[in-house]
Amino acid sequence: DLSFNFYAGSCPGAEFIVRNTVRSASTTDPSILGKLLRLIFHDCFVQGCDASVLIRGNGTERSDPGNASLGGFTVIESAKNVLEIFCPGIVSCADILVLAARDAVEALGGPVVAVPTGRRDGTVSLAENVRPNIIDTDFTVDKMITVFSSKGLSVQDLVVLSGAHTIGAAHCNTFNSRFKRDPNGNFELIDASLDNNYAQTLMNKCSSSMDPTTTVVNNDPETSSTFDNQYYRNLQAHKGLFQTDSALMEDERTRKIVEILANDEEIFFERWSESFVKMSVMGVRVGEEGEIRRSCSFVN
Ligand code: HEM
Ligand SMILES: [Ca+2]
Ligand SMILES: [Ca+2]
Repeated sequence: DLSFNFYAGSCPGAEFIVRNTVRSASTTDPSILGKLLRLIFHDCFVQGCDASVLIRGNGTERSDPGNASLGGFTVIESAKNVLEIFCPGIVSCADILVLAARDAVEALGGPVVAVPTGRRDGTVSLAENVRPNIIDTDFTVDKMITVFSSKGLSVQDLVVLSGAHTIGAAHCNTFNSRFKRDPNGNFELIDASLDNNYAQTLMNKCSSSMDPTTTVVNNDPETSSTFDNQYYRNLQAHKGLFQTDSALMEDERTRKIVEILANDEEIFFERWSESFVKMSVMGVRVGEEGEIRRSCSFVN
């Protein structure tokens, strides 16, 4: 089973080594922190938190277009390399992923979350499992709730975990259908749930001369490098970047929770810790199940 400090006897430095690897990678490339947090969402929602998202090769999750903009793989791999020197064959890639996401939040001023460890690595990774399990930006609140509840996650978990969008960045093609430039070159708002001025700013940042699949914009226009509750205040100001962010304000069930989190960062941090742990233990393999991968990119 999972337990807190699972590696205390077998690899006492495990959590420290992951934390150090995340810290030093982020000093050279701060954008790594958002990528590490997103990675755990895409791992845990597809086949549980089993590091299936890391496997390279034809037809794996990583090869699916829905996962094309994921990053942070090299950080996980380099933590693994250090761990294989100190404790060969002991620490799973699934645990490294969870620990790295936890550490990314802490590095940006968010809560320090104690997470249980002892996950084993899965041996299956299929591209076809990505799209049915990952939420797309055109989903309704109903559809999001359905996906979350199929994973044992509540409406509150949906709103709280969406708070991850308080950090990081997104490519223009994930939100630029919410506005457009008319034939005269003038701005036109398509999605009325988006603030007009904010939408114009976004349109200018995503100008047609730039490739929408490479240009990125901050998820949180106010404090993109701080893990805080600003995301919820942005939602109240109609500055949610994705349609799915704005949608949380349109539905009574989710709006009530947004209001609470927008008003009190301490409550957000407490709820975040609970929801993050809940997500991080979804569908885990334990005991003799799965394996401890030698390289996070390939099954043994
Ligand atoms: C609820 C449904 C969700 C939707 C529709 C969604 C959608 C997206 C999209 C489209 C992006 C931009 C990707 C890109 O263009 O590179 C993004 C970024 C991000 N998402 Fe989500 N997401 C959701 C939930 C979550 C959850 C649960 C987490 C983690 C707990 C998360 C963490 C992140 C982070 C940290 C980024 C920034 C990545 C970076 O900086 O590279 N998201 N999300
Ligand atoms: Ca997985
Ligand atoms: Ca923020």
